[in-house]
Amino acid sequence: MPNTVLTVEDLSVTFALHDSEVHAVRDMNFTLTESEILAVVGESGSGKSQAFLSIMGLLARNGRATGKAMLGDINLVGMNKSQLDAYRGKDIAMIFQDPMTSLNPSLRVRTQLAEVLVKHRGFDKDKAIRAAIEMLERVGIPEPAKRANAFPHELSGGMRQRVMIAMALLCQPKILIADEPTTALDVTVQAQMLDLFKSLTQDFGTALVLITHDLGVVAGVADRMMVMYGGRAVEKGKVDDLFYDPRHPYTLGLLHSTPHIAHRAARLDPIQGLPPSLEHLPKGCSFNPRCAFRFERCLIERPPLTPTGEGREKACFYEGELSYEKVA
Ligand SMILES: Nc1ncnc2c1ncn2[C@@H]1O[C@H](COP(=O)(O)OP(=O)(O)OP(=O)(O)O)[C@@H](O)[C@H]1O
Repeated sequence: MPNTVLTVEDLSVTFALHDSEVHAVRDMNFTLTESEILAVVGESGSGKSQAFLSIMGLLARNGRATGKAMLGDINLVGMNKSQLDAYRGKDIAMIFQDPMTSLNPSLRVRTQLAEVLVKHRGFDKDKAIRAAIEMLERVGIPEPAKRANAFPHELSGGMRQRVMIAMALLCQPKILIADEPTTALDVTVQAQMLDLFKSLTQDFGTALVLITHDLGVVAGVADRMMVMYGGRAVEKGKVDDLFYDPRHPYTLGLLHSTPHIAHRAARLDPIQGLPPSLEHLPKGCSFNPRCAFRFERCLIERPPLTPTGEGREKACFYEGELSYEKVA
């Protein structure tokens, strides 16, 4: 059995507004094991980023998280900044769509990478620079010693992304959270980055959370998938199971609206309607206004996330066959 590296229990995130509050994430539960890739998917505003920012202690000032994110027997939720500093970077790291959020534009690549090793792993400067160059090579940067001398703006977008990944991996974190890491890259570089993630998780044992709105990114890369809608997980399971036999109408809709994956359907069909405002979620199932399979109960009751066998879970009352034809 692979080791569990993170256990998240009943994680909720709330933001205080002027005279009300918004529940961005509700009751999230999952575990992550060594070398595993978990994809967290859903449209914009579904709570994907805030869930993981809360685990990293990076919520905006008006945000508050409750629940647990257990790293071994340590709960990261509710820790203050100085307590979290002992784990951030070292055990759990997060990278973003824009590498410049992690890189310092005025320092050479090798200086900032080496700094991480000096600070977190106590390396002396020479050893740190050698290790930094090795890591640049490991993440597929050609002529790493030369590139290490560059400033971030002298590198291409894909190259900067690799530097950011190298920086995150230098401390050999148990968990890497990547928030839309390939969204800004062209398709070829995107595919290279996803291959890189896959081989790095195998080689280092790092568990990866891949946050994305694009199911095309998930195919062939992630092991498991959690589909988010209106701040809640609505379907969970192995990627292959969810792709070939989606059991929540929203998952079906996402698959149906993704180029290359929608090949099983007659045509590409976006999901009708818009994602809900978290401040005014519909009564009953949050997805009901957009759902082709809804029936009366869905307008009144919210379906709980329920196991459906083979390690799968869904939050939907509909038990009939879900077909593309019915949606199209
Ligand atoms: N500081 C804040 N104050 C109030 N509400 C916020 C704040 N930050 C985020 N939210 C709310 O949390 C919701 C979920 O945001 P989140 O960033 O997790 O969405 P997402 O699924 O990652 O989408 P995207 O891909 O667009 O980032 C937002 O739609 C917004 O309603």
